[in-house]
Amino acid sequence: MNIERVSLTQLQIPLKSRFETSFGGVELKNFLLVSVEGGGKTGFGESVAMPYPIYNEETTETVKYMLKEFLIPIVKNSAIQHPKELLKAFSGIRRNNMAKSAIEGAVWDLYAKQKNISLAQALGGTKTEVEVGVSIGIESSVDELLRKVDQFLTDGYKKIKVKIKPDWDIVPIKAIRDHFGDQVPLMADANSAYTLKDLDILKQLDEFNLMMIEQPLAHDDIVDQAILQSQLVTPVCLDESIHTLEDARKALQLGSCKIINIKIGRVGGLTEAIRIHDYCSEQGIPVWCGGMLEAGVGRAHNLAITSLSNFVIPGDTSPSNRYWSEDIVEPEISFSKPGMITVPSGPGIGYEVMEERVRKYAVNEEEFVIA
Ligand SMILES: O=C(O)CCC(=O)C1=CC=C[C@@H](O)[C@@H]1C(=O)O
Ligand SMILES: [Mg+2]
Repeated sequence: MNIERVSLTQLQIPLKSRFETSFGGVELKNFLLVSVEGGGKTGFGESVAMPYPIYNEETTETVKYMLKEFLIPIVKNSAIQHPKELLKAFSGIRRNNMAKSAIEGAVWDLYAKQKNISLAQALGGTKTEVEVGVSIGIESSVDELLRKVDQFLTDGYKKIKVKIKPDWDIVPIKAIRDHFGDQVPLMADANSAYTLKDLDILKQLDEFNLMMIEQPLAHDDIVDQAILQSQLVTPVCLDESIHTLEDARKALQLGSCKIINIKIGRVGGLTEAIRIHDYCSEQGIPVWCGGMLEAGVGRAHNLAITSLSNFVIPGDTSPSNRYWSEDIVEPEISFSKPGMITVPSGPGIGYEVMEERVRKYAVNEEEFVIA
Protein backbone atom coordinates (compact mmCIF):
# COMPACT_ATOMS: atom_id res chain seq x y z
CA MET A 1 0.00 0.00 0.00
CA ASN A 2 1.07 3.51 -0.73
CA ILE A 3 1.18 5.42 2.61
CA GLU A 4 3.02 8.73 2.48
CA ARG A 5 1.94 10.72 5.48
CA VAL A 6 0.01 10.40 8.77
CA SER A 7 -1.52 13.31 10.71
CA LEU A 8 -3.00 13.39 14.18
CA THR A 9 -5.49 16.15 14.88
CA GLN A 10 -6.92 16.58 18.36
CA LEU A 11 -10.47 17.92 18.30
CA GLN A 12 -12.78 19.18 21.01
CA ILE A 13 -16.47 19.25 20.13
CA PRO A 14 -19.21 19.94 22.70
CA LEU A 15 -21.99 17.34 22.92
CA LYS A 16 -25.54 18.66 22.56
CA SER A 17 -26.18 17.47 26.11
CA ARG A 18 -24.27 15.71 28.88
CA PHE A 19 -24.19 11.89 28.61
CA GLU A 20 -24.15 10.20 32.04
CA THR A 21 -23.19 6.59 32.79
CA SER A 22 -22.55 4.64 35.98
CA PHE A 23 -18.86 5.64 35.76
CA GLY A 24 -19.26 9.35 35.03
CA GLY A 25 -20.42 11.87 32.47
CA VAL A 26 -19.17 13.37 29.20
CA GLU A 27 -19.92 16.91 27.99
CA LEU A 28 -17.03 17.59 25.65
CA LYS A 29 -15.79 15.08 23.10
CA ASN A 30 -12.00 15.39 23.18
CA PHE A 31 -10.52 12.97 20.66
CA LEU A 32 -7.99 12.33 17.92
CA LEU A 33 -8.70 12.22 14.23
CA VAL A 34 -6.10 10.21 12.32
CA SER A 35 -5.56 10.85 8.62
CA VAL A 36 -3.39 8.69 6.43
CA GLU A 37 -2.48 9.95 2.96
CA GLY A 38 -1.20 8.05 -0.05
CA GLY A 39 -1.59 8.15 -3.83
CA GLY A 40 -3.66 11.34 -3.72
CA LYS A 41 -6.24 9.84 -1.32
CA THR A 42 -6.80 10.34 2.42
CA GLY A 43 -8.14 7.73 4.83
CA PHE A 44 -9.63 8.71 8.18
CA GLY A 45 -9.84 7.01 11.54
CA GLU A 46 -11.19 8.23 14.87
CA SER A 47 -9.87 7.40 18.32
CA VAL A 48 -12.73 6.48 20.66
CA ALA A 49 -10.67 6.79 23.86
CA MET A 50 -12.14 9.17 26.38
CA PRO A 51 -10.08 11.98 27.94
CA TYR A 52 -10.12 10.06 31.24
CA PRO A 53 -9.49 6.32 31.81
CA ILE A 54 -13.04 5.63 33.01
CA TYR A 55 -14.38 3.31 30.30
CA ASN A 56 -11.05 1.51 29.86
CA GLU A 57 -7.43 2.33 30.66
CA GLU A 58 -6.79 4.43 27.55
CA THR A 59 -7.14 8.19 27.22
CA THR A 60 -6.85 10.69 24.36
CA GLU A 61 -3.29 11.45 25.52
CA THR A 62 -2.20 7.79 25.83
CA VAL A 63 -3.54 7.15 22.33
CA LYS A 64 -1.54 10.09 20.99
CA TYR A 65 1.59 8.86 22.79
CA MET A 66 1.23 5.27 21.55
CA LEU A 67 0.66 6.43 17.99
CA LYS A 68 3.65 8.76 17.97
CA GLU A 69 6.12 6.54 19.81
CA PHE A 70 5.18 3.07 18.60
CA LEU A 71 2.37 2.60 16.10
CA ILE A 72 3.23 5.20 13.43
CA PRO A 73 6.87 3.96 13.41
CA ILE A 74 5.56 0.39 12.89
CA VAL A 75 3.42 1.55 9.96
CA LYS A 76 6.49 3.33 8.58
CA ASN A 77 8.70 0.25 8.86
CA SER A 78 6.35 -2.54 7.84
CA ALA A 79 5.42 -1.71 4.22
CA ILE A 80 2.06 -3.46 4.48
CA GLN A 81 0.19 -4.58 1.37
CA HIS A 82 -3.22 -4.81 3.03
CA PRO A 83 -4.73 -3.23 6.21
CA LYS A 84 -5.28 -6.74 7.66
CA GLU A 85 -1.50 -7.02 8.08
CA LEU A 86 -1.52 -4.32 10.77
CA LEU A 87 -3.05 -6.71 13.31
CA LYS A 88 0.11 -8.84 13.19
CA ALA A 89 2.42 -5.82 12.80
CA PHE A 90 0.98 -4.33 16.02
CA SER A 91 0.88 -7.63 17.90
CA GLY A 92 4.16 -6.95 19.72
CA ILE A 93 2.50 -4.01 21.47
CA ARG A 94 0.31 -5.12 24.35
CA ARG A 95 -3.26 -3.79 24.49
CA ASN A 96 -3.67 -0.07 23.68
CA ASN A 97 -6.46 -1.24 21.39
CA MET A 98 -8.06 2.16 20.83
CA ALA A 99 -4.73 3.58 19.67
CA LYS A 100 -4.22 0.65 17.28
CA SER A 101 -7.78 0.91 16.02
CA ALA A 102 -7.57 4.64 15.29
CA ILE A 103 -4.76 4.24 12.76
CA GLU A 104 -5.86 0.82 11.49
CA GLY A 105 -9.28 2.33 10.66
CA ALA A 106 -7.64 5.18 8.73
CA VAL A 107 -5.55 2.66 6.76
CA TRP A 108 -8.67 0.58 5.95
CA ASP A 109 -10.43 3.72 4.70
CA LEU A 110 -7.39 4.65 2.59
CA TYR A 111 -7.21 1.10 1.20
CA ALA A 112 -10.89 1.17 0.19
CA LYS A 113 -10.47 4.62 -1.39
CA GLN A 114 -7.37 3.49 -3.30
CA LYS A 115 -9.37 0.50 -4.60
CA ASN A 116 -12.38 2.74 -5.28
CA ILE A 117 -14.72 0.52 -3.23
CA SER A 118 -16.76 1.23 -0.10
CA LEU A 119 -15.30 0.42 3.30
CA ALA A 120 -18.29 -1.88 3.90
CA GLN A 121 -17.42 -3.81 0.72
CA ALA A 122 -13.73 -3.98 1.70
CA LEU A 123 -14.77 -5.51 5.04
CA GLY A 124 -17.06 -8.09 3.46
CA GLY A 125 -20.31 -6.38 4.44
CA THR A 126 -23.49 -7.51 2.73
CA LYS A 127 -26.26 -5.33 4.15
CA THR A 128 -27.19 -2.12 2.34
CA GLU A 129 -29.01 -0.60 5.31
CA VAL A 130 -28.80 -1.20 9.04
CA GLU A 131 -31.20 -1.02 11.95
CA VAL A 132 -30.39 1.62 14.53
CA GLY A 133 -30.85 1.74 18.29
CA VAL A 134 -30.27 4.52 20.78
CA SER A 135 -28.41 4.65 24.08
CA ILE A 136 -29.91 6.81 26.81
CA GLY A 137 -27.73 7.97 29.71
CA ILE A 138 -28.68 8.09 33.38
CA GLU A 139 -31.32 10.82 33.42
CA SER A 140 -32.14 13.31 36.17
CA SER A 141 -35.63 11.86 36.76
CA VAL A 142 -37.98 9.11 35.61
CA ASP A 143 -40.16 11.72 33.89
CA GLU A 144 -37.19 12.99 31.90
CA LEU A 145 -36.28 9.41 30.95
CA LEU A 146 -39.84 8.66 29.78
CA ARG A 147 -39.89 11.88 27.77
CA LYS A 148 -36.67 10.84 26.00
CA VAL A 149 -37.87 7.27 25.36
CA ASP A 150 -41.08 8.69 23.90
CA GLN A 151 -39.13 11.00 21.56
CA PHE A 152 -36.74 8.25 20.41
CA LEU A 153 -39.60 5.81 19.76
CA THR A 154 -41.35 8.51 17.76
CA ASP A 155 -38.13 9.01 15.78
CA GLY A 156 -38.26 5.30 14.91
CA TYR A 157 -35.29 3.90 16.83
CA LYS A 158 -35.38 0.09 16.78
CA LYS A 159 -33.84 -0.52 20.20
CA ILE A 160 -33.87 1.48 23.41
CA LYS A 161 -30.82 1.02 25.65
CA VAL A 162 -30.98 2.52 29.10
CA LYS A 163 -28.00 3.02 31.38
CA ILE A 164 -28.53 1.60 34.85
CA LYS A 165 -26.60 1.60 38.14
CA PRO A 166 -27.44 0.55 41.71
CA ASP A 167 -30.52 2.55 42.80
CA TRP A 168 -31.31 3.49 39.18
CA ASP A 169 -32.34 0.12 37.77
CA ILE A 170 -35.70 -1.46 38.62
CA VAL A 171 -37.48 1.90 38.91
CA PRO A 172 -36.57 3.31 35.46
CA ILE A 173 -36.97 -0.06 33.70
CA LYS A 174 -40.36 -0.70 35.32
CA ALA A 175 -41.47 2.84 34.48
CA ILE A 176 -40.62 2.30 30.79
CA ARG A 177 -42.45 -1.05 30.68
CA ASP A 178 -45.49 0.38 32.54
CA HIS A 179 -45.66 3.36 30.25
CA PHE A 180 -44.77 1.90 26.83
CA GLY A 181 -45.69 -1.77 27.24
CA ASP A 182 -43.88 -5.05 26.73
CA GLN A 183 -43.29 -4.73 22.98
CA VAL A 184 -40.67 -1.98 23.08
CA PRO A 185 -37.23 -3.53 22.29
CA LEU A 186 -35.57 -2.58 25.56
CA MET A 187 -32.19 -3.37 27.13
CA ALA A 188 -30.10 -2.13 30.04
CA ASP A 189 -26.37 -1.31 30.18
CA ALA A 190 -24.75 -1.35 33.64
CA ASN A 191 -21.17 -0.51 32.62
CA SER A 192 -19.82 -2.87 35.30
CA ALA A 193 -21.70 -1.24 38.19
CA TYR A 194 -22.75 -4.48 39.96
CA THR A 195 -21.20 -7.49 41.68
CA LEU A 196 -22.63 -10.93 42.46
CA LYS A 197 -23.80 -9.46 45.77
CA ASP A 198 -26.47 -7.71 43.68
CA LEU A 199 -27.81 -10.99 42.32
CA ASP A 200 -31.29 -10.36 43.77
CA ILE A 201 -31.68 -7.04 41.99
CA LEU A 202 -30.28 -8.40 38.73
CA LYS A 203 -32.69 -11.36 38.93
CA GLN A 204 -35.60 -8.96 39.39
CA LEU A 205 -34.74 -7.51 35.98
CA ASP A 206 -35.79 -10.87 34.50
CA GLU A 207 -39.41 -9.74 34.98
CA PHE A 208 -39.12 -7.06 32.32
CA ASN A 209 -38.41 -9.12 29.21
CA LEU A 210 -35.23 -7.22 28.39
CA MET A 211 -33.40 -8.05 25.16
CA MET A 212 -30.24 -8.23 27.27
CA ILE A 213 -28.35 -6.75 30.15
CA GLU A 214 -25.02 -5.35 29.02
CA GLN A 215 -21.86 -5.64 31.11
CA PRO A 216 -23.50 -6.11 34.50
CA LEU A 217 -20.28 -7.06 36.37
CA ALA A 218 -16.65 -5.96 36.45
CA HIS A 219 -14.91 -4.75 33.29
CA ASP A 220 -12.22 -7.42 33.69
CA ASP A 221 -14.43 -10.35 34.64
CA ILE A 222 -15.82 -13.30 32.71
CA VAL A 223 -16.04 -15.80 35.59
CA ASP A 224 -18.64 -14.14 37.81
CA GLN A 225 -20.51 -13.15 34.68
CA ALA A 226 -20.82 -16.87 33.84
CA ILE A 227 -22.28 -17.52 37.30
CA LEU A 228 -24.68 -14.64 36.81
CA GLN A 229 -25.74 -15.80 33.32
CA SER A 230 -26.52 -19.26 34.72
CA GLN A 231 -28.94 -17.62 37.20
CA LEU A 232 -30.65 -15.25 34.75
CA VAL A 233 -33.17 -15.75 31.97
CA THR A 234 -32.19 -12.41 30.44
CA PRO A 235 -29.18 -12.77 28.12
CA VAL A 236 -26.00 -11.17 29.38
CA CYS A 237 -24.16 -9.14 26.71
CA LEU A 238 -20.48 -8.37 27.21
CA ASP A 239 -18.93 -5.04 26.25
CA GLU A 240 -15.95 -3.97 28.44
CA SER A 241 -14.77 -7.58 29.08
CA ILE A 242 -14.10 -8.46 25.42
CA HIS A 243 -10.88 -7.11 23.85
CA THR A 244 -9.93 -9.92 21.46
CA LEU A 245 -11.25 -12.95 19.63
CA GLU A 246 -9.63 -15.05 22.37
CA ASP A 247 -11.62 -13.18 25.04
CA ALA A 248 -14.79 -13.86 23.06
CA ARG A 249 -13.96 -17.56 22.71
CA LYS A 250 -13.28 -17.94 26.44
CA ALA A 251 -16.39 -16.00 27.45
CA LEU A 252 -18.60 -18.14 25.20
CA GLN A 253 -16.90 -21.34 26.37
CA LEU A 254 -17.55 -20.37 30.01
CA GLY A 255 -21.12 -19.30 29.29
CA SER A 256 -20.43 -15.74 30.46
CA CYS A 257 -22.77 -14.18 27.88
CA LYS A 258 -25.18 -14.95 25.05
CA ILE A 259 -24.58 -11.77 23.03
CA ILE A 260 -21.49 -9.69 22.28
CA ASN A 261 -21.30 -5.95 21.73
CA ILE A 262 -18.46 -5.36 19.26
CA LYS A 263 -16.81 -1.95 19.53
CA ILE A 264 -14.11 -1.52 16.90
CA GLY A 265 -11.89 0.58 19.18
CA ARG A 266 -12.16 -1.74 22.17
CA VAL A 267 -11.03 -4.76 20.13
CA GLY A 268 -8.09 -3.02 18.42
CA GLY A 269 -9.59 -2.39 14.99
CA LEU A 270 -11.70 -3.58 12.11
CA THR A 271 -9.70 -6.74 11.40
CA GLU A 272 -10.19 -8.11 14.93
CA ALA A 273 -13.83 -6.94 14.86
CA ILE A 274 -14.38 -9.06 11.72
CA ARG A 275 -12.72 -12.07 13.37
CA ILE A 276 -14.96 -11.80 16.44
CA HIS A 277 -17.99 -11.32 14.19
CA ASP A 278 -17.11 -14.44 12.16
CA TYR A 279 -16.46 -16.57 15.25
CA CYS A 280 -19.73 -15.51 16.89
CA SER A 281 -21.53 -16.23 13.64
CA GLU A 282 -20.13 -19.80 13.60
CA GLN A 283 -21.18 -20.23 17.24
CA GLY A 284 -24.71 -18.92 16.65
CA ILE A 285 -24.08 -15.89 18.89
CA PRO A 286 -25.65 -12.62 17.73
CA VAL A 287 -23.56 -9.44 17.80
CA TRP A 288 -24.25 -5.74 17.55
CA CYS A 289 -22.12 -2.64 17.18
CA GLY A 290 -21.69 -0.50 20.28
CA GLY A 291 -20.98 3.22 20.19
CA MET A 292 -18.51 5.48 21.96
CA LEU A 293 -20.22 8.82 21.27
CA GLU A 294 -18.37 8.97 17.97
CA ALA A 295 -18.20 11.93 15.63
CA GLY A 296 -18.86 11.31 11.94
CA VAL A 297 -15.71 9.37 11.07
CA GLY A 298 -16.10 6.82 13.87
CA ARG A 299 -19.82 6.60 13.16
CA ALA A 300 -19.09 5.83 9.49
CA HIS A 301 -16.70 3.04 10.51
CA ASN A 302 -19.42 1.63 12.78
CA LEU A 303 -21.93 1.62 9.91
CA ALA A 304 -19.46 -0.20 7.66
CA ILE A 305 -18.80 -3.00 10.17
CA THR A 306 -22.52 -3.27 10.95
CA SER A 307 -23.10 -4.22 7.31
CA LEU A 308 -21.63 -7.67 8.09
CA SER A 309 -24.33 -10.32 8.23
CA ASN A 310 -24.23 -11.36 11.91
CA PHE A 311 -24.81 -7.82 13.22
CA VAL A 312 -28.42 -8.86 13.74
CA ILE A 313 -29.29 -6.62 16.70
CA PRO A 314 -29.70 -2.84 16.14
CA GLY A 315 -26.46 -1.03 17.07
CA ASP A 316 -25.74 2.21 18.95
CA THR A 317 -25.13 3.77 15.54
CA SER A 318 -27.50 6.70 15.90
CA PRO A 319 -27.45 9.56 13.36
CA SER A 320 -25.13 12.56 13.81
CA ASN A 321 -27.88 14.69 15.34
CA ARG A 322 -28.15 12.39 18.40
CA TYR A 323 -25.03 14.01 19.87
CA TRP A 324 -23.89 16.80 17.52
CA SER A 325 -25.23 20.19 16.52
CA GLU A 326 -22.71 20.02 13.68
CA ASP A 327 -20.83 16.89 12.62
CA ILE A 328 -17.42 16.94 10.90
CA VAL A 329 -18.69 14.93 7.92
CA GLU A 330 -20.99 15.68 4.98
CA PRO A 331 -23.60 14.63 4.38
CA GLU A 332 -24.55 14.44 8.01
CA ILE A 333 -25.31 10.82 8.99
CA SER A 334 -29.09 10.52 9.09
CA PHE A 335 -31.96 8.04 8.90
CA SER A 336 -32.85 6.87 5.41
CA LYS A 337 -36.21 5.90 6.89
CA PRO A 338 -37.19 5.82 10.59
CA GLY A 339 -34.70 3.70 12.52
CA MET A 340 -32.62 2.78 9.46
CA ILE A 341 -29.39 4.13 8.00
CA THR A 342 -28.21 3.33 4.47
CA VAL A 343 -24.69 1.94 4.36
CA PRO A 344 -22.83 4.33 2.06
CA SER A 345 -21.72 2.85 -1.26
CA GLY A 346 -19.19 5.57 -2.22
CA PRO A 347 -15.44 4.97 -1.84
CA GLY A 348 -14.10 4.36 1.68
CA ILE A 349 -16.24 5.58 4.60
CA GLY A 350 -18.51 7.25 2.04
CA TYR A 351 -18.74 10.59 3.86
CA GLU A 352 -16.60 13.63 3.24
CA VAL A 353 -14.59 15.00 6.15
CA MET A 354 -15.10 18.76 6.16
CA GLU A 355 -11.71 20.39 6.43
CA GLU A 356 -12.97 23.74 7.71
CA ARG A 357 -14.96 22.06 10.52
CA VAL A 358 -11.92 20.03 11.53
CA ARG A 359 -9.99 23.34 11.67
CA LYS A 360 -12.77 24.93 13.73
CA TYR A 361 -12.62 22.27 16.46
CA ALA A 362 -8.89 21.40 16.27
CA VAL A 363 -6.74 22.16 19.30
CA ASN A 364 -3.50 20.76 17.89
CA GLU A 365 -2.14 18.79 14.95
CA GLU A 366 1.05 16.85 14.18
CA GLU A 367 2.29 15.33 10.93
CA PHE A 368 4.55 12.37 10.29
CA VAL A 369 6.21 11.56 6.98
CA ILE A 370 6.06 7.83 6.19
CA ALA A 371 7.55 7.51 2.71
O1 LIG B 1 -22.33 6.12 21.01
C1 LIG B 1 -23.39 5.76 21.58
O2 LIG B 1 -24.50 6.18 21.24
C2 LIG B 1 -23.33 4.78 22.72
C3 LIG B 1 -23.13 5.47 24.00
C4 LIG B 1 -22.83 4.47 25.08
O3 LIG B 1 -23.71 3.75 25.47
C5 LIG B 1 -21.50 4.39 25.59
C6 LIG B 1 -20.56 5.31 25.25
C7 LIG B 1 -19.31 5.36 25.89
C8 LIG B 1 -19.05 4.54 26.95
C9 LIG B 1 -20.14 3.82 27.57
O4 LIG B 1 -20.81 4.67 28.43
C10 LIG B 1 -21.10 3.36 26.50
C11 LIG B 1 -21.32 1.91 26.47
O5 LIG B 1 -20.88 1.25 27.40
O6 LIG B 1 -21.85 1.28 25.55
MG1 LIG C 1 -21.71 -0.68 27.13
